[in-house]
Amino acid sequence: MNDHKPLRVALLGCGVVGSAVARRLVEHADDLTARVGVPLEIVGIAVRRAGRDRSDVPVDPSLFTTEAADLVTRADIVVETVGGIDPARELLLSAMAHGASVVTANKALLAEDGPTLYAAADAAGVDLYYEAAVAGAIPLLRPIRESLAGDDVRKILGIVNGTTNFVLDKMDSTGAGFAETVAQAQALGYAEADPTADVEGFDAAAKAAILASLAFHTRVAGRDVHREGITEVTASDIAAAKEMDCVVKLLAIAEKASTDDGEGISVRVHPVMIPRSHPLASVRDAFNAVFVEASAAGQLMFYGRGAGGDPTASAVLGDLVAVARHKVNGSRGPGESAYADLPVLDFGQSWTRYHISLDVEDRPGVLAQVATAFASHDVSIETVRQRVVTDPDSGGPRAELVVVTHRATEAALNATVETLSELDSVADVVSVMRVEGA
Ligand SMILES: NC(=O)C1=CN([C@@H]2O[C@H](COP(=O)(O)OP(=O)(O)OC[C@H]3O[C@@H](n4cnc5c(N)ncnc54)[C@H](O)[C@@H]3O)[C@@H](O)[C@H]2O)C=CC1
Ligand SMILES: N[C@@H](CC=O)C(=O)O
Ligand code: NA
Repeated sequence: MNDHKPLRVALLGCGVVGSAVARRLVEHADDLTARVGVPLEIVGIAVRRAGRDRSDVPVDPSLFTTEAADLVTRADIVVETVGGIDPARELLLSAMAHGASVVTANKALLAEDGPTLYAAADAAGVDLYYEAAVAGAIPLLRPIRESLAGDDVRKILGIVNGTTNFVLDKMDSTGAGFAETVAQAQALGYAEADPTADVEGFDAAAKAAILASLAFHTRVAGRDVHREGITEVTASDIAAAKEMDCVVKLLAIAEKASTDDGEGISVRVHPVMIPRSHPLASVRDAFNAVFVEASAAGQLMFYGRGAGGDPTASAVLGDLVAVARHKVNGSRGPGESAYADLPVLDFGQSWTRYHISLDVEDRPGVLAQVATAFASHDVSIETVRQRVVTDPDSGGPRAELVVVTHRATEAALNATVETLSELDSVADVVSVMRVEGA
């Protein structure tokens, strides 16, 4: 490649992330040129609507276009920050077919159809980079994909959604309400265009799928991930966690597990209780943190801003420099690695500890019945706490029982809950929360 010929960069989308990328591309142009070896020239910014005031983005206004399909055919590198599946997918496939390398922040698309994108990148001999798609600014995917390529990753455990961490943190620390904190997260640019993707766990599930695919050299899609969001987390769950000196966090968990049929992987996203002394408990606001455990490296921890325009732009621009360097020297980064092809285990086979709150009668023999229900499904009890309360209807005594178990499978726990619900002495299984990190 001619040393002085600029690389043509097309930006798709100019929202929270896209506008931050454009601004930094312009403001740091000289440094970026020095790092890449040639200038990065913005040849267009695809937007959905023409004519909006975009004076916060310091580029020639004639660069804004609504013709994304045309723009991607005349670029060396396409940076996608539109989000969603289509038209992002068609645009990126077309970009690659026309020889452009791609940088994207779009976890939803990668978790939906990553293999198609990888195949297109291979066919065209171009790069597909997406560091921003998981845990925003935190360098996480490249360490897993490259630095740990010689190790055996066993487990990933992390807070990968800034919006839900922000909401849970505010509910825990200030007692703020759910809707009000979601609105704040939207205003701060953390939430997805539709915040349901955050609060229902879809965003974290997409990220868990991407992490598991890279870590375990296996194709995992968002739809393979067991997903529960935070909409069912109540103020009393948070209070119960506080009583145990724990906090509630939405975690993405991906781990290798042995079964009778051999090795498989468990990938799941759900709220958990973790002790306040655990490093993940002190992850506040919209920050993310991810533990990676590998057989030789041991435990690694990655921490930083997982959402927001500038932090995400940092990861996008890091990828942009990487793929631009490859264009300059005629090389490519790593493609898809899915050779291990491990089975994704049923959620019922996943294995953790549980905190169960029960509303029971306060009379002799009840504790024994409850203990028998656990034992009948081979779920071992670690602690039991009982508090006598007054029944608001009868004025008589009732008991709140809190049982914490040792590790058991989801299937065994569900069967236990079913048996408990059938006991006359158990008025209600008030809540079941998984416990990690203790
Ligand atoms: N906001 C954040 O903290 C993070 C966002 N991401 C990802 O980055 C991507 C963008 O997110 P945000 O910037 O937050 O969203 P946003 O909603 O602020 O920006 C998306 C922009 O794309 C535009 N757009 C939609 N359809 C278009 C089309 N067909 N052609 C051109 N433009 C179109 C929209 O008008 C909007 O301005 C998403 O994939 C998101 O998941 C990733 C990490 C963090
Ligand atoms: N909506 C996401 C943005 C980053 O991926 C989040 O809240 O983490
Ligand atoms: Na990242």
